[in-house]
Amino acid sequence: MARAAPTAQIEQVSIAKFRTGSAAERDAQVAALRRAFARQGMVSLVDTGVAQETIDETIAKSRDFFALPQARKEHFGSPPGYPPRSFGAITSPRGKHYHLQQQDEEGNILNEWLQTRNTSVQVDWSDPYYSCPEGQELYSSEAKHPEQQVWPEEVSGLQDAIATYYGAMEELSKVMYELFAVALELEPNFFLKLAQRAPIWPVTIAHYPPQTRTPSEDRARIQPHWDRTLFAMITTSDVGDEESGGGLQILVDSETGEGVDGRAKLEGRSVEWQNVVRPAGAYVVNVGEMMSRWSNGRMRHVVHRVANPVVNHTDPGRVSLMAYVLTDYDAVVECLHCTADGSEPMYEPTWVGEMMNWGSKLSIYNHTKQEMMRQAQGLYLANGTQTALGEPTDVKSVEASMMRCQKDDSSSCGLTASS
Ligand SMILES: O=C(O)CCC(=O)C(=O)O
Ligand SMILES: [Fe+2]
Repeated sequence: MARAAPTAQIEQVSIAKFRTGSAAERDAQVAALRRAFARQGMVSLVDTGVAQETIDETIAKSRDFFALPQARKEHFGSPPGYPPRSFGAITSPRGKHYHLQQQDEEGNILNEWLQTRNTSVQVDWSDPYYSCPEGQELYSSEAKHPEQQVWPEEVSGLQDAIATYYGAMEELSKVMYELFAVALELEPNFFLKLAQRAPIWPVTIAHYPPQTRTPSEDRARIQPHWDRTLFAMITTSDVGDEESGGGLQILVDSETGEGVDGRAKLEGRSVEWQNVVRPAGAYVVNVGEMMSRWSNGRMRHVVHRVANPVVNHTDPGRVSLMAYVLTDYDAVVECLHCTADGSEPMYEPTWVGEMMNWGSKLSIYNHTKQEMMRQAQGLYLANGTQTALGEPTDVKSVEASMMRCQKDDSSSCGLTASS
């Protein structure tokens, strides 16, 4: 797995310059963000104002949590009966849950998650936004799930560290909402106005242990995918993941550096995985499909993965802190500029809650159908193996078989879903 991959050229955006720089500096950050997301789908974010101690403390406490015995971690798993939603399951506004994400064929853990949503925003459970059936599926109340308020006493300070980190991400997300809105030539508070309630989005803490054997080809720390969210802000324990081969990579056209998916190979383009090298203290930000939909492709989501590292590499395993930012669940997601400029919408209108729903009417976000859609996009083969990115993938025929599948009992499709 540890072939040396080239390093991606990623634009840098300074939050300090956007917030307090001169007009020219502010414009330059907006232009860099717009250019990067039109072309490739990722930026690195510097001068964020997030204290390094806050990041370090969250990573240290998370490592202590992931070092607990497996049975103890699973004690904090999601109880049965949770609505099937993205991010594994729904977490109460000050809760968390553990999720075993990927193992090798011998049962060694490749990727495990602690999902957290530790916000201080108060939830008024009598407000229909929270109490209506849709709301109940995206917010689980403390009364219904008191176990989510119980944190492992062996890891003292975990809850506080995560609450502080979550607060820092809520603050940073507000600046990012504005930066994206300005880059899309919208009112600066366009996204912020749509994010007034207790957030439904998690900070997902991923742990990728060091590996002592090479997993089979079809298993990686995380397989090729793109995120469905508005945007993700990620920082990790390790700068220099490229040395272990076990860090974040994006899929690009090797000649132009443009972000692509598995279909590019079919168009005769040469594609390659490139390492994302994050400057110390920086974040990487990628947009998810929600932003592609809202911007009608002006900002594009990028296909990415975390490959397996060199066996017995000396790093202590990778921890990544991923804030998967969304707006409130009731926000409508549709092309923002199509009426004004007459361009053709690329996607059907939807809403945020629907995109987070594993039973979604949108095929790609339906648990049963997602694997088929990924195959159609050249990301997986039928057996779940990662494609060689040269495999002929007939998108139309996969879509047609999905239509057939939809008419039948979906359980007969026999596909297992991934993350
Ligand atoms: O750990 C990382 O750097 C990214 C993982 C990722 O892309 C995901 O879990 O969505
Ligand atoms: Fe991702």
